[in-house]
Amino acid sequence: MRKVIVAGNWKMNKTAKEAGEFFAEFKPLVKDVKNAGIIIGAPFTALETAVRETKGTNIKIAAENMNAKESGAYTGEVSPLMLKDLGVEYVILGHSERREYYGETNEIINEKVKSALAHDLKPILCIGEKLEEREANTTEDVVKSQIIGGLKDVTADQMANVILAYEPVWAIGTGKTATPAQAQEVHAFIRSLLTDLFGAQVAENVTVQYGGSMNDGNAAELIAQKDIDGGLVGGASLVPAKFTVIVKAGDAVTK
Ligand SMILES: O=C[C@H](O)COP(=O)(O)O
Repeated sequence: MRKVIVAGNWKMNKTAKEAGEFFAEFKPLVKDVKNAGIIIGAPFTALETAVRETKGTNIKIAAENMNAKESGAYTGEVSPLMLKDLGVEYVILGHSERREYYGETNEIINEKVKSALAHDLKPILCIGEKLEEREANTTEDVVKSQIIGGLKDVTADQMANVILAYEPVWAIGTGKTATPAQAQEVHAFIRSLLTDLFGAQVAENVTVQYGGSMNDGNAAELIAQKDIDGGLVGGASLVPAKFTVIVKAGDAVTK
């Protein structure tokens, strides 16, 4: 059995004050959620507030990025030690916006994944093809190289602490969701690749989220697919009521 996890990714949104307001509204809405995991990815400046406001609740907090190094002359960067010190449990790595705008390669992302695991932070590793790659029928090749590259030297045991998020880049922030069948097809491919890499038992237990214009209207149908184990939600995670509908869609499903 694997866990359905619904994660929000606020991206570069919400001040610490706005984060506090979000949690004041969101916590009572999801307090009865038992089965689904709930994670909020918040910007660095809101992490301290997010951790404080969710202490003792069923909500976990993720950073949206980190440097692989522990400390040093890396102006503007944030290390795994700093995130651990704040009480952060998860870190989103390899998001397509990091790959696209900040030049993150599979090698860089792999260093971050290994560092996160070494520091007891759980990575949410994002993968997904661009529109031109889908149109060129290279979706599986792209996803395969992102998984093999991103998870290089990660052990089968460590995979218990890794979440994957399949996010077709053409569906992110565009309102264009992959159809449940399109998404399931890639998720099934990811599961078979994980079986090849880590064995059937590990592959069966890894949470593989879908991301890309998931919202309160389409989440239930997406998460109902056999290999879609929750979501990584951008825009719709900014609004407590909308995000709650998605969390509850995940909570209603057992995998
Ligand atoms: O990490 C989240 C994804 O980029 C999806 O964003 P979106 O839900 O706004 O399309």
